[in-house]
Amino acid sequence: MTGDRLSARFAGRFGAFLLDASFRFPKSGVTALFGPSGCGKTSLLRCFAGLEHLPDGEFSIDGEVWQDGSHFRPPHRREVGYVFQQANLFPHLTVSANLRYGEKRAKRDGKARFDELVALLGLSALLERMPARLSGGERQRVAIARALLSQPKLLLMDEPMSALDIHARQEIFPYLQNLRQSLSIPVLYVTHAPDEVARLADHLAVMRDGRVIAAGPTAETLARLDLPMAHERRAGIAIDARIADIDLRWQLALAKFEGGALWIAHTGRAVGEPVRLMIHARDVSIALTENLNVSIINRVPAIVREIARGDHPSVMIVHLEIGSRLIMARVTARSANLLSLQPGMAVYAQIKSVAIID
Ligand SMILES: Nc1ncnc2c1ncn2[C@@H]1O[C@H](COP(=O)(O)OP(=O)(O)OP(=O)(O)O)[C@@H](O)[C@H]1O
Repeated sequence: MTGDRLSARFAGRFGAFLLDASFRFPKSGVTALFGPSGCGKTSLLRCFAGLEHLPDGEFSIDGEVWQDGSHFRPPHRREVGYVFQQANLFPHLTVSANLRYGEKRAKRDGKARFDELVALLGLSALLERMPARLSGGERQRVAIARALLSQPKLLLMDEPMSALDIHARQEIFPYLQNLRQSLSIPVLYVTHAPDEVARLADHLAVMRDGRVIAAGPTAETLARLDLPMAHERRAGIAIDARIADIDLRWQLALAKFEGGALWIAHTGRAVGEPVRLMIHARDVSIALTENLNVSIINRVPAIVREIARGDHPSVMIVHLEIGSRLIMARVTARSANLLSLQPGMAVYAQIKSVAIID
């Protein structure tokens, strides 16, 4: 463990499957563990919780050794919160009693946090309900609050949205985004949904075949052309910006970041408020000069940084630098050739659509 990072390593076999995962992640904020089905994400979480004991492992947190060559702290002695795909609430207890159960597990006095977490996860109107009368999204919000009331040093979330339908997912996102901003502990969040990574994760660890093949800040890691995510159809990059100006006549807001700015739809945010944007590679095209005869309003000067083959021979993925940020453009190999795109070239990025994700 050094500075503001934690480091973890777990290696060993689960039957025929070999886990050999080693990575570092920030002491606070959400780290997404992202990878295809069967790559070992759940097995890795279970190692953190102490539910699996691989012979070769090292993890310490807050001055406590949870595992090393000579120690193994059993699960009940690890202050860890675990949220599963399905909220496993006690069916015979009200929401309030389920939450109080979590609170009782806290080693420190958790009373102060009850009201705060109930407010943060929007549970005040649900406290007297039985779990059977909650929607899937509401159940998950209760499960998250219950896990946090035990005052964990580490929160593990295993695909908490995967059992929810699209409406419930949309409903729960804002709560998770609020949580992300207010938690001071590390969260390991397992997912194979790229939109969850872009919306919720500050940090990203990419898994393949039992190994962590890359780990780093989300935007940088999502953009890495040597990793498969950059080549997916839905590939995109999230940018944290702040509202700098509002054009009431056209109902637009100018979102500024270091060295650049983009117009987005005005959604009521005031000047100075933060906003997280998503730019999909498929919505970005490249022009050699500023083209004033197009309907696209975001035409911004950019520098070509890197060009790589896409997931099909007809496609190229181009990294463009706008100010201090990288975005990706998905263009045809033919256009890349026609425009003679080369690293270092000054071009214009034409961004057809910018999604507001937080
Ligand atoms: N106790 C076990 N004994 C044998 N094999 C196991 C055991 N636990 C996990 N595995 C295998 O290890 C591999 C990784 O499983 P794991 O559930 O960790 O993957 P995952 O990335 O979480 O997948 P998913 O996204 O589908 O949940 C799988 O092939 C699984 O069958």
